[in-house]
Amino acid sequence: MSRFFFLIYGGIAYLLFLATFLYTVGFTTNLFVPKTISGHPELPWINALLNNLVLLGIFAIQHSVMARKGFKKWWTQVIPDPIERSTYVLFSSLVLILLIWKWQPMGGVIWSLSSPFLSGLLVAVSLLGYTLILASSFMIDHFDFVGLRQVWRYFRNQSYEPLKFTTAYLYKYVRHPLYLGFIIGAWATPVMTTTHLTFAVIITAYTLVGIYFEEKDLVNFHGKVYSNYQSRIPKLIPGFRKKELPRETPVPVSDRVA
Ligand SMILES: C[S@@+](CC[C@H](N)C(=O)[O-])C[C@H]1O[C@@H](n2cnc3c(N)ncnc32)[C@H](O)[C@@H]1O
Repeated sequence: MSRFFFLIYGGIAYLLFLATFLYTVGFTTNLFVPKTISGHPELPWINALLNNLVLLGIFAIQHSVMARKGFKKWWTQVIPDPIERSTYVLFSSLVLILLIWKWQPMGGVIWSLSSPFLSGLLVAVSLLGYTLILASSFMIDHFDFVGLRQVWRYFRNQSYEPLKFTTAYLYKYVRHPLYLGFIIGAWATPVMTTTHLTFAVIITAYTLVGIYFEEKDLVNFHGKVYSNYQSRIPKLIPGFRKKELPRETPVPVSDRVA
């Protein structure tokens, strides 16, 4: 019974994620949806700013806390293992819905392109960023990231197998194509309002901090394989690699003696 219930739960969480993701694309590109990031201001500037910072803070805390190993260890004593990822996906969607719902546009324009061609180009770049997010997720394992692989394997009575490390497709050029997609999607806009800028700056800062912690986990899990990858492949910008000091490489989790 729980197998079937978990599968349905995972499916609902996934559908909600897809709908929220698509709405977010419309929200940030100011296209297709009724509520957009740069609508008409309703609150005094400072109130709107504080409101938006709180919403972005909730988004950042939920994503980073729920993705950490220590939290997962505790959390899986509360909710069953096979639906841990679907629950993360569900909470992430709910937090994003809250952010979009309560977001307060602020007055002020940083740049506004007058050329229809350049405007169209920037919208296309932004949509390309969002496509990059989806495409990169398939290059590792889309269905694992959204929790469907976990509930499906449980349904079929198969135990979970961790994701294999990949350097294929875009991961040959940068270590974080998916996060690069987020940054492109957040910044590429023909009209940069102060409200959009707040969003783009915080999302970029949050992504960079997230990469730092994700890479710590990856080095911890894959050891030398990942630190070699770090030394060969740039983080976010293809062809651009900062000279990094050699790091101490821990023994990978998979090689540790119990
Ligand atoms: C949302 S994905 C983002 C992946 C990557 N940071 C990116 O921006 O393309 C996060 C998950 O991908 C995993 N991951 C990151 N790089 C990976 C790689 N090269 N191969 C396999 N899994 C990876 C992380 O361990 C984490 O569970």
